[in-house]
Amino acid sequence: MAKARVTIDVGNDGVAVITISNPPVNALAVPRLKEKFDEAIRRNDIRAIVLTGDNDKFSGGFDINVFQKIHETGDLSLMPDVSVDLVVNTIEDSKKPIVAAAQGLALGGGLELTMECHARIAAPKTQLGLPELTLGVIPGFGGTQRLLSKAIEMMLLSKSITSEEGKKLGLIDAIVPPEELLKVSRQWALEIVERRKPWMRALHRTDKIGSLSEAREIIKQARKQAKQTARNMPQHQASLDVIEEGIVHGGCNGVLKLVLTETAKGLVHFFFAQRLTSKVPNVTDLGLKPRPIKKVAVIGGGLMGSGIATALILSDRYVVLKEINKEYLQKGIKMIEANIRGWVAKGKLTQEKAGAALSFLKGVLDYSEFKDVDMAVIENIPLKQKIFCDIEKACPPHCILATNTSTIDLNKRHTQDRIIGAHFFSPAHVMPLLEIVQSEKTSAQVILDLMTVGKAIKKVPVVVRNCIGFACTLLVNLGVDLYRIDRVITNFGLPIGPFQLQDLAGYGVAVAVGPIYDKAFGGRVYRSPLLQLMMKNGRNGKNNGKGYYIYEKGRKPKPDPSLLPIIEESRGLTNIMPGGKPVSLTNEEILGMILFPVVNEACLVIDEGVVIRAADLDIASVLGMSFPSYRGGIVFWADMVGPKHIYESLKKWSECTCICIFIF
Ligand SMILES: C[C@H](O)CC(=O)SCCNC(=O)CCNC(=O)[C@H](O)C(C)(C)COP(=O)(O)OP(=O)(O)OC[C@H]1O[C@@H](n2cnc3c(N)ncnc32)[C@H](O)[C@@H]1OP(=O)(O)O
Repeated sequence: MAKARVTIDVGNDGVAVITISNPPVNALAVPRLKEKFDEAIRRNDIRAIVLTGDNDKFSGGFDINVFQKIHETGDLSLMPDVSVDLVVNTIEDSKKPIVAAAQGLALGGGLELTMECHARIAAPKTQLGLPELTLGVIPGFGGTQRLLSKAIEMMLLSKSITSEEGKKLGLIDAIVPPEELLKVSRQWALEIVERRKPWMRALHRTDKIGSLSEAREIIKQARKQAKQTARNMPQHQASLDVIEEGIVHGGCNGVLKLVLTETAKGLVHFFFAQRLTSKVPNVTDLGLKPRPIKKVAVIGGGLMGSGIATALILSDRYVVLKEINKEYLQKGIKMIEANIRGWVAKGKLTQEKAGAALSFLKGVLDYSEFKDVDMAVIENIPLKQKIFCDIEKACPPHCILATNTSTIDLNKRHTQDRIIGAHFFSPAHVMPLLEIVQSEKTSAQVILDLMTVGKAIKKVPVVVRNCIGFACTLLVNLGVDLYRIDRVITNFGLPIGPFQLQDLAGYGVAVAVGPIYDKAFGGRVYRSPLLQLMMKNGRNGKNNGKGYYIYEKGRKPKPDPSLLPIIEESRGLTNIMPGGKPVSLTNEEILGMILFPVVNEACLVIDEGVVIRAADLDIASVLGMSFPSYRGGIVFWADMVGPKHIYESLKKWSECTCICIFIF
């Protein structure tokens, strides 16, 4: 890594400024960090030290590329020369005071480095965080023991705080404007030398948590919570072990012992796959500049349209919401207001920001407001073809025409280069995935513009070619208990099983997309009568409290024993149980029968060039299907399971059941 370097610059005041420089985020695979500290501590002309980062950033933490290399080679000796022994003992126990001057970001090992210093000065809005768990590892520089009880929350939730919040918590000593950061930090360091400011060694502070029993209680609660929320993630419990060890026995015991786990492999892959989505050949490599998208028309104020409008106004875009009559318009606006109120209730938005967001919204019944919009998004509504003709006339020539659907064929319907698919996932203001569906004619500029606006509204845009959506799977007609299927899937790490998901979505969606999937997947689709039977029996999922589960207010969904006759009828009609008897399957086989067909479809999608790269499907599966990120995404997981095993299993099952994909 030739570009990584550490410099030392000694001023007339006797303060040495050590600068970490490793673009783009000053990651900590920097050679000679310890040597520079040793030099500064040894030299007689140096009285104090300031540690900072180049290019307005302190550090994004340990170099994640190194984790990736270790995963590829299995060689742990690739870990560079930045370790607890080198950094902690050198910095924290230094005979000369060391002050961290942080701006931009101080994440992971970067934040931990600042904690080892004897004081911390930060620029406003510096991002402080311990995101290690999102990579399957734990903080490794002993920072957890230094970060008071706040560390537990920051670590387990991988939630960043600003330097302003850090100041309130006592993590930051002073906040100063960026242009004064170095000046104040040098001064501070000298004042420590002159005993005019305290010389604090964070590890030896006693005020970081209350009594030992209080600390143990905090950790106990955190363990309980992590057990529920992060069942398959060993790094959560491991990070708590490390904190406990540090608090109870003192010192620091943070080591990167989890680097080689499957979880870390999946999460590191996910990290890079997510960054790769912003590199689209023939789009992002052409030197184009994104155009500003300030005003957007949303046509259709249903569930999707109102969700999209919410996401846009929350990111300060003017939205013109168009409906066909007053009643529908009112409904749409009410939904948007409810979305915003929901965010306020959850503490994600202040009242003030909610008011500001709503001021960006205007409801309309005609096209007169469309003359200066930069983008028009059409919800999945009837008469789309006619609406396209209307808005082509009403919108200015530069306006992007986007349609939110997975089922419209852009190639067949339109040829203009400014038409594009913007496939949001419901609820659109919450779900992070934005599939950008390009047609053969969509221009690179339009794709880039939509990618940029997608990022601005906090989505992860993934560019795909024109294709029709995925299906879920079902094994019930073969005799498998449907609640067991849901359990297998949730134990694997998806938030809910396929049946509970159907209950939540309502059965209308599944019925509506059935024929579209039939057409798209041809012989690979299996149609079960179960859903129709459910509806015939007055069940419509969570909506009417009766689905595969029983829904009662304030209670967890309960399995419904009265479902059995419906299931029996469905099994009777399909008659696919071998010898009329339920099949006997292990949980692993159930999982495979549900997920391997999805892997199969993923391979076809890659083969047909619908996605640019396999890793994009990993991102889409995690952000759109809620596939667990710690398994790296559907394709990465399949590679771990082994293509041979998947192929042989699919072959065996298709020979005995003729089933590839189940649709219900
Ligand atoms: C011992 C320690 O306790 C262990 C650790 O420190 S583990 C590392 C902990 N740090 C992290 O998890 C930070 C991860 N990074 C991030 O969250 C975000 O990248 C960020 C907030 C720093 C910047 O976000 P953003 O401005 O949106 O830019 P983003 O596109 O994500 O990243 C910019 C580039 O920096 C790279 N990058 C970011 N953090 C990196 C890191 N820690 N190591 C190596 N590369 C990193 C990205 O891969 C990307 O590279 P690319 O341009 O070649 O694709």
